[in-house]
Amino acid sequence: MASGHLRHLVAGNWKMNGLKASTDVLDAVIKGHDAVLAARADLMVCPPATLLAAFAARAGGSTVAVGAQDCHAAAAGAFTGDIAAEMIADAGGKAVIVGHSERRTLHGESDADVRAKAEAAWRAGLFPIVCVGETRAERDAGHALAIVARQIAGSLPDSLPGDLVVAYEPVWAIGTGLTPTVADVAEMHGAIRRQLVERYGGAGQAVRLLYGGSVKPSNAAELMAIADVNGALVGGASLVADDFLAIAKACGTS
Ligand SMILES: O=C(CO)COP(=O)(O)O
Repeated sequence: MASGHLRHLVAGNWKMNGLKASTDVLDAVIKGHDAVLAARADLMVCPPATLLAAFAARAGGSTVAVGAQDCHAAAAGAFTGDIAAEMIADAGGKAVIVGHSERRTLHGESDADVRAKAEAAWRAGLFPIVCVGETRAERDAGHALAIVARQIAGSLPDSLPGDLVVAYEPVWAIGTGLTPTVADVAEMHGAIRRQLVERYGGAGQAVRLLYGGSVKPSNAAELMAIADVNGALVGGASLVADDFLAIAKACGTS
């Protein structure tokens, strides 16, 4: 389908990992994202909030973008410990992950919360990376497609005010070494694409659909070659520059 032309985006979600010394990893990623690799895939690193400004300054002028892992829906206010999308933009971030399953599960975020955060991202001039995905029990019960369709419906607004990235991350594949079959990923990404096109028309064709969950150098080529997989959201392997770069190299080769 027309989305075949979309450039791959490989985004690293560092989660709650990384200290100032981890700038080494960012430096190696910037160095490794040479012209050959940059032609294949866009790269983004999403460090913890403490490193956001330093990483954005370091990556400034390079081909590597920096993003955040979460934001509050409000632009400012009495929300102790939270970070506004405007602050992420001010720190030099270009994007923000919203609705990661760890936020949905551990912080009780609903689809409505995720949608409000996505809208905050656009308000601040960022693009959201909206995460969806079913649990093992939901897949075993045959409900994976319905669960993800419901999350997509509830986590996105009626019209798109800007760029959008959606990440399909089956909860049971995160940090486990398990991945769905190629056929299951293809079925899910095809269904998400159809839903986005039904809802947004042509703009739905331009949404990059990332796969996330135990993406490694060893399985990246197979996963990145699937129709309607337009990149990866990488957890553990993004903390090791060589692994992260190897995943990016697996893009656009088929
Ligand atoms: O949650 C993830 C990225 O957001 C995936 O994590 P892993 O790559 O460690 O499985």
